[in-house]
Amino acid sequence: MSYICPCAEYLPPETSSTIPTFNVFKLRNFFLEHDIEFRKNVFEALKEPIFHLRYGLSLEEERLWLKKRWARLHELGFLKGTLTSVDPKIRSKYDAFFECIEMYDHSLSVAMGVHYGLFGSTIAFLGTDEQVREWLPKVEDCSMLGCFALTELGHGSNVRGIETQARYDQVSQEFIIHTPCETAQKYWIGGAAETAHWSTVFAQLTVDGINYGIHPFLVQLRDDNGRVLPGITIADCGHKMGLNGVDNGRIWFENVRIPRNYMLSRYNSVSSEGKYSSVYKTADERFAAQLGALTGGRVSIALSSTNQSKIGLTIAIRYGLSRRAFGSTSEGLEVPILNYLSHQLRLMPPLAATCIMSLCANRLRSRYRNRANENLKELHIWSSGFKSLMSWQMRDTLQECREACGGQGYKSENRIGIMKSTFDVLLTYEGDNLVLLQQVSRAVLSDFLRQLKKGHFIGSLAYLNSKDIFSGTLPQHKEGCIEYLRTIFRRREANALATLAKELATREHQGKSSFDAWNECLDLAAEAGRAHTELLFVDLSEEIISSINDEDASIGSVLKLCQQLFLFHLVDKQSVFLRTSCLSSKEAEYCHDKVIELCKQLRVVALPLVESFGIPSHLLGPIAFNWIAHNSRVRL
Ligand SMILES: Cc1cc2nc3c(=O)[nH]c(=O)nc-3n(C[C@H](O)[C@H](O)[C@H](O)COP(=O)(O)OP(=O)(O)OC[C@H]3O[C@@H](n4cnc5c(N)ncnc54)[C@H](O)[C@@H]3O)c2cc1C
Repeated sequence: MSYICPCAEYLPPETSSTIPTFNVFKLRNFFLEHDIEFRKNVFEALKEPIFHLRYGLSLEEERLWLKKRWARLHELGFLKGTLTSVDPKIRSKYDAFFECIEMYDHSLSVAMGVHYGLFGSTIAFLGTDEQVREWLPKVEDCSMLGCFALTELGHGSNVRGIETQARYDQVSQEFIIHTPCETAQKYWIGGAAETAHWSTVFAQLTVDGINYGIHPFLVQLRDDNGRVLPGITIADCGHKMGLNGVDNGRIWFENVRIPRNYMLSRYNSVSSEGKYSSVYKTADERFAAQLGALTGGRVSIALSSTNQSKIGLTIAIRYGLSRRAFGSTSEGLEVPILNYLSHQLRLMPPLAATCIMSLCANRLRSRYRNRANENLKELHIWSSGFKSLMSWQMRDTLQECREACGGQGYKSENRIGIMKSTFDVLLTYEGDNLVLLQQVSRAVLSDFLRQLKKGHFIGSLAYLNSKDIFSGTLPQHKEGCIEYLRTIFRRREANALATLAKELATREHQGKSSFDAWNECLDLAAEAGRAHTELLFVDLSEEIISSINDEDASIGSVLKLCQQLFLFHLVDKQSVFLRTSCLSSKEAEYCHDKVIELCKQLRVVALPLVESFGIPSHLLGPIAFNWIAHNSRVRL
């Protein structure tokens, strides 16, 4: 008698999961932090037919849909007051809105983010009170659609090198904005190709033949009918690997004249007589202040990266619990693929990393909201390090999620593949990740050297006052205790900074310029930036988890589990810990075994954990639900 295989039926993920050991809704609020009801309203609006996700559109169609959707969101008034109000409760809705929209469609959030976030923030941060009063309400009500023109064909990461000129003409009391050569054309400018009528333009300011460095100007690009103004040439950047709803453009200026009060002059100004003044003493300080708007962008990218990972993980984990392959369970069914250790090793470490990074990104956001002059350097270190490591984590997470869903992961409607290509740009814009990590290590190294000279370390480097930081036995690892892992991560940063300092000094003694010395040590510089940021994750996550009330102990326990898996996995996957003797090979083996043990533990709560992310079902792909019914012949 031949064996007939019974048809596989769909069993929801819940069938392969146990009852949650913690309150999913409480954890959700813990992750989201604010504007819970408001977010629900935004997600609800995204159920309208106009927002139904569509795939395989032409570039023109993508842009058309984007415009319609932006107009609808504007009509719904979610962003009303978020730019112009001084009430922090209204302003916080801005972040919540963009977090929701970004989960829905990256093109839409980028197009709107360039206008409100980059164009609007530049005016808000760098404009005088009068300029802000005049222009910001028009940004908020979209009567003045704008873009942000910093990058040029010849200079992206090296912002100081941009070549666009802004020369003050005292006779007419105007600035003359000019593109002197092809490499000075503004490039990649979101919204420039079709949408924006205005732009904040960064250019080298010259007054009376003296160059004062980069300054921001407001320039009108198009008239009320959308026609490009004389002296300005605009071209489209063309089709991209993602984000095709956004009309990125290139801009050339041919001696375009703008009034004197179109220079954004909160910190630096040129009087009608052509006298330059600045509140900053040095050119370096001036430069850093001009680029302040980019810090907010990095904070958003850090948050967004964890949110996109949450979507990918929710889809892949739900699918992993309902997709069965090979073997047989006690009920005679095939085994859910998430029960395979290899699948757990693929998805549980990113799940743990995403939970911990999400908590750290929330902390970064509150630091940013409460920023003061004294903590701007720290904010730069945090935002640059977090943006880099969180967006890289997102890239790796989405890749694992895509593969974990097999062929279904490759289908556009299941979202992960599309997200991979559209969010990839987070690694590049608002600062290339590797370049940003160099900035982290430069800033931390300068603190390290200064404090070393004084013979006493403070702040995040205070642990270096302990004599046995470079050696000695590691504390015994106790379940859930951070000290073992914290010592390993501190040792690793201490080694990285000491080695970088030593190698730079050796090269400078050999007569090499500091530029050459630094470039010969870029492997160490990237490592020091990573080491510092990962140690920040250790300390911040511990601070957050240990402050959870006793009544929420079950939430504390699940986050503790995530923290341990995240950190053990970081040690396990990076050879630097072993190479620089932060631990012995026996201890490295212990860390590897812990990863396996913790993955199995996290598998048990994986479903409630992704439920706590609160991603609405209409933003998950069909494979997160009954994928058999979805693909049924009756639906053809
Ligand atoms: C889709 C998209 C939208 C954008 N939107 C805008 C916008 O609206 N407005 C705007 O002004 N800009 C925008 N940008 C530009 C973006 O900010 C830049 O692309 C980014 O800053 C990187 O600059 P670059 O492309 O010139 O790369 P480059 O600076 O040329 O970098 C290329 C490579 O060189 C490496 N590198 C560079 N310098 C160093 C160094 N010192 N040491 C070691 N390695 C180095 C980098 O790591 C990178 O891998 C956008 C870009 C894209 C792709």
